[in-house]
Amino acid sequence: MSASSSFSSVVRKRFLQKSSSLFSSSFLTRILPGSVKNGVCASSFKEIRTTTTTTTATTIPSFFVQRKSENNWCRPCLVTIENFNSPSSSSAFRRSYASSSTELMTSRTSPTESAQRNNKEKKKKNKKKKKSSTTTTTSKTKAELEELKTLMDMKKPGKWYPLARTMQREIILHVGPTNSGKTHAAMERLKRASSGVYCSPLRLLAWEISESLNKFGTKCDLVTGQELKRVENAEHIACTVEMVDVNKVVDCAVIDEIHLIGDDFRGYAFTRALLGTPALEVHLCGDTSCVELIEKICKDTGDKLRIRNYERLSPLNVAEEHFSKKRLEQNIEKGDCFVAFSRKAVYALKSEIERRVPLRACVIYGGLPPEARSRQAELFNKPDSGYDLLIASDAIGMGLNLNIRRIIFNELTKFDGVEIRQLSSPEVKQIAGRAGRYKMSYYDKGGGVVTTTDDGMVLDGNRKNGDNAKSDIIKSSGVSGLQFIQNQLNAPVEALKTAGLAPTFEQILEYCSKVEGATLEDAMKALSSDAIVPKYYKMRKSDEVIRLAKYLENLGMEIEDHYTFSVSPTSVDCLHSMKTLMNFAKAFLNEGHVSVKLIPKSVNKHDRKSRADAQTRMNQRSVGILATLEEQHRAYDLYLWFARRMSAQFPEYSLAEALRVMCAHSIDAELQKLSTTATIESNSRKKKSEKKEEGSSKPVKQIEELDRKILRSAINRVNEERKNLSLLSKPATTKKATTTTSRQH
Ligand SMILES: Nc1ncnc2c1ncn2[C@@H]1O[C@H](COP(=O)(O)OP(=O)(O)OP(=O)(O)O)[C@@H](O)[C@H]1O
Repeated sequence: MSASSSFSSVVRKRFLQKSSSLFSSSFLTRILPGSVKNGVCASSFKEIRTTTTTTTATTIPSFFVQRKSENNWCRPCLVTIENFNSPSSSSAFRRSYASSSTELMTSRTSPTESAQRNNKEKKKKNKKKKKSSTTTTTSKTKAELEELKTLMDMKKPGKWYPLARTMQREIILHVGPTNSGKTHAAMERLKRASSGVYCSPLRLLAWEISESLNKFGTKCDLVTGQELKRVENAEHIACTVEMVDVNKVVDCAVIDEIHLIGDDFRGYAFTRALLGTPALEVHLCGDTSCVELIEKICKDTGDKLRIRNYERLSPLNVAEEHFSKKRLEQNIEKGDCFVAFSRKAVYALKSEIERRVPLRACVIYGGLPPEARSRQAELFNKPDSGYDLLIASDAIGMGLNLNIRRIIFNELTKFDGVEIRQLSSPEVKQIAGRAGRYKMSYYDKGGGVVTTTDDGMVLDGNRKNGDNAKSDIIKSSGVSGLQFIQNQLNAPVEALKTAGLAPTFEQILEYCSKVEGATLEDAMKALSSDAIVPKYYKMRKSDEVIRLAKYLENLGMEIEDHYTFSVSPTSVDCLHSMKTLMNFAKAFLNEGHVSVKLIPKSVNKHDRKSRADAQTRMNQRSVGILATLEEQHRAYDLYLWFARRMSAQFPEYSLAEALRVMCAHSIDAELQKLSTTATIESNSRKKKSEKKEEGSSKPVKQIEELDRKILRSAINRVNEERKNLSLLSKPATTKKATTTTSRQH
């Protein structure tokens, strides 16, 4: 069988089902000058045909695919099989195709069928496992080893993604420090393009961009792991970087915070977006650390690269004196943002500050849902909201436009999941850079200021182990907190050495089929450690995925489902998250459909026997409630994530969405309460007028009213979902299948 016909059999079916890339004939002529033969892309072309396309260098077999969409035939789509012909990367196309489709894997069977099939598979697998545990990978033949070697060969990522490779792309790299206008420049271009995609490192940022593009009049869809919001006739998409469609051709793409390409965990998604986005113009925004790496990658792909350098738009000064917490009452000013690196520290600071001064503080930290973060940012930015301070973790370093005058580092070290370490230079630059944002209140009043509290320098004998270590680092460095900040801001940018890559599901499948008895965990470990990649690439750190794969292994899922569950956004260190995942997995296997009701209740872990004063106990209780709400919110998010991929098995999408909205509003209300109680106390101590108290409880009432409205709409949705569920309990009906599928696409 020739390469092209084997390719055809593999891909034909999948393309008919899924291809959504649309080309016009004029577009094809533009991307492949003089190469489109005999009018292949004429509008009358109505089926898949194998043909030959001549590029400037070689003759390569390719496909023109056309798909019927509602009443009209779509324009044809071109796929080359250059990589398919190369023995060293026999599945290069499938790999690149899969890398888009695995982001949104859909189930192909009805829930009942799936449950039955899963049970059978489970038994079969357990039998197979027992057998194969004796025949280990040591008994591999030479041919098998050769095949494995081929699978591990990922020496040419620059040749993957055939669709992008057929295009003459222009890459424009916008580099500069924070607040230098690089994203603004790229967005100006995107707004005016006839079609485009914005790839965001954060969901929050994707929401903001889709909202601002729609407001501007450029219709824009929103696509994240959990959401899909279609706008009629939209030609633009704002998505999280993991969700970018490498099969959809657009005129212009923007990949924000491209320096994250070097991140050990998420870097692979940026690499995929960079290599695979089929756009004529690709704008990359980031700091100067990634210039050399991008140059190397573009050399491999053959894309034209232009670099544009930017300077900071407003000054950023290090204060002459540190911020003395002892004299907090005298030193604090509106527009101050205190930075701490744990949820606990953020709330402790908020409580302390609100007790001592009659000002209220917003909070922003990683665990806070994006909706709540966005509302906290809005409250802080609004001049008359009653919130003038911000207490935040490094979650403010990216995305949010905040009206900060002064950044005050309360800590200069952070726990990074492994150890307590000093803040790195890029971290200090990214966080400090938030002060004095261009075109906001303080940029023309001397710009931004950065300082530290005295905590950064003083060694406190009463501190616990971790805290002592924290002080020791600073002490041993022999510099004061302010000097440390100045040094980190002045430090030259360190060039990124490697870009992330991740094994795709197709490769994992291939590994499991080649190595008898290999589990998902084995495949991921082997592919992460043994894959051969160019020296400026690295395989993604998959520790969490591997841990989840291991955790779920004994359930005996089909490998495809096992993979989907393992890559789900489950926090392995959170008991509630793990329990939720296990409940979902068991119901998925045994019932074939999963209900939101399976999300376990969160337990409020606040210390009821605390001997603190009444006020502190009240605050502790609120912080405890917030923690449980955050857990619940993450669980609804997880449900939505699955519902986007397996809509038939996770049918309660709208219910989960309504509950998530309610939960986010409850978080807002609890945050308001937390501020209100602290402010009331602070006010009464300072004998302030009662007027302020009334004002402060008003937003709480508004939010409660909003919650009631959402609750009512949620009840309506529940009733609707129940109707759907009763349909589900009958033998698989076509009606169900159509409703769920239409929601996905
Ligand atoms: N030419 C401009 N006209 C109006 N506003 C601008 C202009 N350039 C930048 N801004 C505004 O300045 C702020 C910073 O710009 P932008 O977000 O593009 O910077 P950046 O370099 O991408 O920063 P960061 O990496 O910190 O996000 C934004 O609020 C942006 O809207």
